[in-house]
Amino acid sequence: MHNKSNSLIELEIPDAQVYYDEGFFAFAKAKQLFTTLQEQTPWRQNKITVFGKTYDEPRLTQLYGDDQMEYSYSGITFKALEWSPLLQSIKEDVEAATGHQFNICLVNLYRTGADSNGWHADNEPELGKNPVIASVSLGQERFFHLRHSENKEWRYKFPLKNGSLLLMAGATQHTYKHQIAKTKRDIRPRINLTFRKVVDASV
Ligand SMILES: O=C(O)CCC(=O)C(=O)O
Ligand SMILES: [Fe+2]
Repeated sequence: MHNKSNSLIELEIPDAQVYYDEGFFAFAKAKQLFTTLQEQTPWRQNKITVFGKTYDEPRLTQLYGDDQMEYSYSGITFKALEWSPLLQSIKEDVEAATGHQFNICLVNLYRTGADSNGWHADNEPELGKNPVIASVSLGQERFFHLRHSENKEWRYKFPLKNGSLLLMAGATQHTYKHQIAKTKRDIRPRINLTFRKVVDASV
């Protein structure tokens, strides 16, 4: 990794490249970003089809990116909205901290503990061979789970703090799956921004 930040530290996860900065945005700044994004984002409720049945995706989302770029996952195709000045500035902060450039950002809103993001890897072909994904967390702390695809003993779980930055790189999207699990705890909403780089929009 081209690490320009002193605060991103590599986590000890075998067969993966995962970096974390717990205090990427200070608490007050993170709080302000959360409030503005919650109010200003035109949230979408997508439908997902699993084994022929259609459900509401268990969170709200939106996609921002360069030049009306398109991005698909789980059969959902988005056309990216133009970067808002706020997201553009967050993107620049994330690029400066990671040394990577990004051209799309998927925004997730987890309204309650019933909202979640099931086990998956972000390995869509348009993200290239080894996708680099930078993930900013705002608001309610939620647990991030990682599990290795082959070695069942390699399972990790840690809280993503308000204002934190997580970076996944190298083979991580091939070797591990990740999730945000549901919880029965009565909790507040969380916003997550995942910055990605589409390398070939025609794939
Ligand atoms: O909410 C998170 O921290 C993870 C989001 C995620 O994995 C995704 O959008 O692909
Ligand atoms: Fe993901």
